[in-house]
Amino acid sequence: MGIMIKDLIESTDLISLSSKHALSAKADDFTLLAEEEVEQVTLPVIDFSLLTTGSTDQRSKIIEGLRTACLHWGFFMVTNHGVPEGLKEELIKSCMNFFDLSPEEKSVYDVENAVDPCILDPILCGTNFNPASESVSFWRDYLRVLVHPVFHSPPKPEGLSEVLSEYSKRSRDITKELLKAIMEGLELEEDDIEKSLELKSGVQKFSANLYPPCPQPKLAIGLPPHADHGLLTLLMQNDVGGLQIKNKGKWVAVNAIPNSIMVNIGDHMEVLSNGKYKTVVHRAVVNNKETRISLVMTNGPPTKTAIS
Ligand SMILES: O=C(O)CCC(=O)C(=O)O
Ligand SMILES: [Fe+2]
Repeated sequence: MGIMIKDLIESTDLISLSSKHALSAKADDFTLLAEEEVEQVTLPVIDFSLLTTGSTDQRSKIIEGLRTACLHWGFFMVTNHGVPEGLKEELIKSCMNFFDLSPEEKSVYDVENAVDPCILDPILCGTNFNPASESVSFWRDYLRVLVHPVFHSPPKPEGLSEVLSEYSKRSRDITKELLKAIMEGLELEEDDIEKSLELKSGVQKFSANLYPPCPQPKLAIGLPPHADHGLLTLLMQNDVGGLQIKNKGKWVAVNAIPNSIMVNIGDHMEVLSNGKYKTVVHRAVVNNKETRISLVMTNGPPTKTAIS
């Protein structure tokens, strides 16, 4: 089993990062965080309830809001989405309980034993931390689960499967409504809308990302810069910030409204919109005080290979 950061912290008295965890000038992909001033921004806010139960006029305004948000940010915050706060809290608690399982229990899903981490293994856990490697590693443990079209879940901890299944359903419905509205804003043909909405058989992957407190947060990164595959990604977090996005060439830190869902455009949506809406590069930074957890649901088109 690769040692997960959480287990490492609990077994040692970690005060400073080893050269393996510290970002160094050798890692040319990354700007040294210590030298960066990152501005806090509030993303455009989309009131989801107006899409589904608002008047025609209200709905049009939200569609226009989505259009502007997708054009200028590729990221927005969804409020009044109907996911009960209690469900989110339960899911956070269950995921925390998963990370609290013993290394032996987690090793069943260890990414290092995976046949093909991209396709074949429906449940994986791991970390970016690699003590054997000379290269830079990152401050994140994760659990990744394929939840649609076939639902999977680790049987332990108790309760995870139920809340994950419930959130998977709800987030699929939200994604569908958002996609419909985004497509309407793009004035796409009915046919294209139908195709993109094939969420019935679409691939939905859930990730829980755990970012334990890091003794030297400026010398580490939680999750390196990347863009998401798929159409739309939905992200909820505990109340600890850390998400940063690249907007007009500059990194900005996202100031989340509590209980909102952050949504971003993925690569597939960029293709579907003929390049009008761009996929967005983002990353997660860490802090030295509090554990952060993010719950991420990616929603992609159907792929035959992933269904097996
Ligand atoms: O934890 C975050 O804020 C970002 C997570 C993320 O980008 C991902 O899992 O793809
Ligand atoms: Fe991401």
